[in-house]
Amino acid sequence: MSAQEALFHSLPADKGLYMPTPLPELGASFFEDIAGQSLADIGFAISKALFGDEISTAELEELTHHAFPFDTPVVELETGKMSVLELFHGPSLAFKDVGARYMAALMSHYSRRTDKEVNILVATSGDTGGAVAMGFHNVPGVRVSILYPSGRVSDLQEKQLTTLGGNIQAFEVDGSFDDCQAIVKQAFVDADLNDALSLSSANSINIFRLIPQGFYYVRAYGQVRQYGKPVVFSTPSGNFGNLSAGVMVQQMGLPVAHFIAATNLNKVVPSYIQSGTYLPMSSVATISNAMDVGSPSNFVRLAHLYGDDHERFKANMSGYFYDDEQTRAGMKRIYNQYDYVTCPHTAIGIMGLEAYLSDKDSNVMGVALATAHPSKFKPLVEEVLGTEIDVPERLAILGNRSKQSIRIPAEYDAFKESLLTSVL
Ligand SMILES: N[C@@H](CCOP(=O)(O)O)C(=O)O
Repeated sequence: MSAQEALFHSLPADKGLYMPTPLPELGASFFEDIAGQSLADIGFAISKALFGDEISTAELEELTHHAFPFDTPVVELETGKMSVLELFHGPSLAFKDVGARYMAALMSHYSRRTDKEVNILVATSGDTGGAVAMGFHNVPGVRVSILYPSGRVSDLQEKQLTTLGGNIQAFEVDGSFDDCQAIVKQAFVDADLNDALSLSSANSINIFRLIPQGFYYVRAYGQVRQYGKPVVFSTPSGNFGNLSAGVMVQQMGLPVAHFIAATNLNKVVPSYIQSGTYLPMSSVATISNAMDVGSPSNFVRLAHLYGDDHERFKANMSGYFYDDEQTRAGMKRIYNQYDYVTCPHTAIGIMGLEAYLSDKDSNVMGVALATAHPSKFKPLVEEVLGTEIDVPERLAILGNRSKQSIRIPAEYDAFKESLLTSVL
């Protein structure tokens, strides 16, 4: 199918996930050539290689530049050894802005040619919701419904996804993120609902939410290659879209030596790497809530990328996991040792990287992905560090806005009825 169809369909009827076929082998020299460019130019070059025959060069260039007016800078913690890739300089202060803004730009491009309204469904454990709300707010022809687990996202995350109004509405679900994700997936295979509404997803099950997340690995590579060392990425993970995106660009030719899957106690992938058995679980609530995913959607993509071969998987990726006590201790130590303030997710990424450097290979350039700005978790960060932190203006102003959400039980029928009532 075309890129446009995969973008709007999001989830195939057989409940699988779309992948670019074949994944183009662009080679290391392609990536060496573009890695020093801006995020927007890198995004343009990769998009053109993937589906440049479907959109004119000028339009593709315009939409990638519209999507990425911000950068994803690398900040060094230890020169030539360890750094963080700051992915929180977009509007919602989380890495999800990259995927959400690219998808919104691409959908606007295609939606201009049709008068049918697209209904985007999205499940969030914290960060996707805010990024999608901001990325799609006021995009003509698009309505967004966000499902989030009641009481299991931070206050500011909740404000981001419940206060915009207009074409954005939030469903507060009495359940876990996995319940929200299951409801969304069921909606995509519900024939009646799909007859009534044109549904699309902005979660990483949508391949076009995930492809742009590969762009910042390339941008990071361009910022650390001067050390001439093999590059290793440590990615804090929940639904595993971020790691799948990294492995995809690696297989397209980006020189990456190894990946680290860093998780909280929702550790199904680190456990799989160790044992070879994949056992999804009920998610556990933690202080790194955006990673509270017990049945990660993208595990099948990762397994597929490694040819469903556990040995290949294990050779390319190591796994580490941390409980809340270790996460708190890590946030505090990272602050004292490097004078760097992290959110709990980023701390887990840095701890995973440190563990890899000491256990397995210290002669590499390690890059931990900093997935969210610490101020999204202000009360927790201030309590753990014992100091006040700054909140960027665009987040601080949300504090006074009042939340608007539709509260539902974690049941598909309740969601369906409520969605149809609110949309039709
Ligand atoms: N960690 C996510 C959960 C949804 O993941 P996605 O990458 O599939 O959108 C969140 O913060 O909502």
